[in-house]
Amino acid sequence: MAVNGKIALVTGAAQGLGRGFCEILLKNGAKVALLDVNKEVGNDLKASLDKEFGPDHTLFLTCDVTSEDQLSDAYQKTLEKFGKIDIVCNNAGIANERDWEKAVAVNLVAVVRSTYLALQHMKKQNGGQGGLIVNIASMAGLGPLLTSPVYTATKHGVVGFSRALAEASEACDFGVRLKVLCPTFVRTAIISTLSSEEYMGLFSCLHGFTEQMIGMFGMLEVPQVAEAFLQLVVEEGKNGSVLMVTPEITSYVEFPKSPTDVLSGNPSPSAPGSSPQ
Ligand SMILES: NC(=O)c1ccc[n+]([C@@H]2O[C@H](COP(=O)([O-])OP(=O)(O)OC[C@H]3O[C@@H](n4cnc5c(N)ncnc54)[C@H](O)[C@@H]3O)[C@@H](O)[C@H]2O)c1
Ligand SMILES: CCCCC[C@H](O)CC\C=C/C=C/C=C/[C@@H](O)[C@@H](O)CCCC(=O)O
Repeated sequence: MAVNGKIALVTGAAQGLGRGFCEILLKNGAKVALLDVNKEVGNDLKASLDKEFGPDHTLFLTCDVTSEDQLSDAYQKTLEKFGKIDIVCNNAGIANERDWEKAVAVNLVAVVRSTYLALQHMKKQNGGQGGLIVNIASMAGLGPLLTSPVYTATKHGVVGFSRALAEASEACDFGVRLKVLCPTFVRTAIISTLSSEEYMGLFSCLHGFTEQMIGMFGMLEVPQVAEAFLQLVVEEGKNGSVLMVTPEITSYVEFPKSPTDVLSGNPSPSAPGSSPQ
């Protein structure tokens, strides 16, 4: 999808990866609705972007994505301001193994809710022009991050949900594509939670493993991930694709065609009478 002239909505836009995604979209000619729960940082970003891109290219909306009303209202205000939404990036996310229900609410429930709101406004059956939804997962959406079991669950959920909905959208001819971004560690504020007792709960004793994992999988800078995000946005087709980003390589993930393809080489026979006729 060409970015120039498009309207994007980004959650968790005030800092970190969300800010990087907004800036690269603006540099490529899009207008962006910036949604974030952090009003102060969000307003500071809006002021900074106004200086660089002009006041009419962005709209900052204070929005807690875990609030159905606030999220729905933010979509409505975006449509009132810009008239349409072509691209949605569900980026807002946290790490909190102590308050794991909050992590599930932000990282998964809100991503599902925002994806469905995007679909409601984009799909052709509702008079929409179609569009693209990019959900931000993580490498922890492709394999277990032992320090963060619930974070891992939410990111696996984002990958699975997005891939299934991409197939459903194609089958229903909604005209909406879905893609997933899976970066390894990125130098943002969330990294500090990895060694914080307050957030890591039961697993703060494992912070030594975090250093090992960072050593194993690398640490990216926000602009590197923003470039990968732009690649996902501009590449036509590839509905349901999952892009992994590491310091060494940015590559699409190949999933097995069927879950049974992952069976080990010597599966035990099924219980008697249970094998398919
Ligand atoms: N930093 C990494 O190592 C890394 C790697 C892979 C994936 N990710 C994912 O990237 C996304 C962005 O993370 P980041 O590293 O930029 O973190 P960050 O903490 O720097 O930024 C997260 C942003 O989301 C906002 N946010 C948090 N809860 C919110 C809520 N309820 N409603 C609205 N906004 C909310 C925060 O205010 C903040 O601006 C997350 O989904 C994260 O899981 C991060
Ligand atoms: C938890 C909050 C901090 C954000 C974390 C980011 O989302 C980035 C996660 C980055 C990497 C995750 C790697 C997961 C690896 C596991 O799947 C496993 O493969 C590691 C096995 C290591 C080994 O070979 O021993």
